[in-house]
Amino acid sequence: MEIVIIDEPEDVGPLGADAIAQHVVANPEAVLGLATGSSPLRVYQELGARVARGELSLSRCQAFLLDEYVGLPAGHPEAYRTVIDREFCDLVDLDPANVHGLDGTAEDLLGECTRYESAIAAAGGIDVQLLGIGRDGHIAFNEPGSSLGSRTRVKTLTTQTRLDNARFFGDDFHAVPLHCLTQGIGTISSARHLVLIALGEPKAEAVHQLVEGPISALWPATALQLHPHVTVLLDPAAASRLQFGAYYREAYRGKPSWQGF
Ligand SMILES: N[C@@H]1[C@@H](O)[C@H](O)[C@@H](COP(=O)(O)O)O[C@@H]1O
Repeated sequence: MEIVIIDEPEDVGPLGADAIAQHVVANPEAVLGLATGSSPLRVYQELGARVARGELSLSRCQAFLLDEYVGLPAGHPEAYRTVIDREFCDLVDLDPANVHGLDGTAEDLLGECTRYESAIAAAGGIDVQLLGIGRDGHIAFNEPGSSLGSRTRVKTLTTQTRLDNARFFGDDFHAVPLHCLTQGIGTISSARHLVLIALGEPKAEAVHQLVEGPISALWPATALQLHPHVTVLLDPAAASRLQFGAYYREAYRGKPSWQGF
């Protein structure tokens, strides 16, 4: 894992965008994994700016979303497909036909999960997957207790996650769906490069567990310790509980490995 502590908040967007762009430059048909949540927003805006300036094109890329609520109709403003269209796809030149999400209204939800796994495999697997992290250490919607080998499936959201996400539903906890479809930890771990962004003090304990804790289903993100290529982009607040924070600062000096040592 490379742990990059970024002192200037405005650098998060360019560094995260570089992480994606290097894959697209190497392979214009790269398969991208997209995450919802506030953490990747600066990255999406920076990628949008690069596409607008003609410096980058995602027109031949495929993209897969991590997760989706069960039961929100297509076009619901908080359905993750709508969110990703609004926050990312509308800013870049991805072909909408190449952006794939889970259908949380499917009659056969288990069949939908199987179909999604097959679609990712048919695309050749995900080259670079963006991730946020929940306060309880969840990635995508893999809540504490998730199997660390899990594949795409139906999950029940915890009360904490529903409370955290109520802000997107007019602060109405009961409006937040109880169930979701989510790529599993095993699915996410199959992506070739994982780029996790965590910002702010509320994420500090989850980040400490992710990087330094024992691998445990209690903190699902700890499974990433077994992955050969993970980049963790942190602001100082999210990094504040790292036991070896001084070492990561010295080792990476705010620069991911692709910028050279
Ligand atoms: N399913 C999403 C996760 O993919 C995301 O990482 C998490 C944190 O969101 P934020 O980045 O807004 O803190 O929120 C949701 O639960």
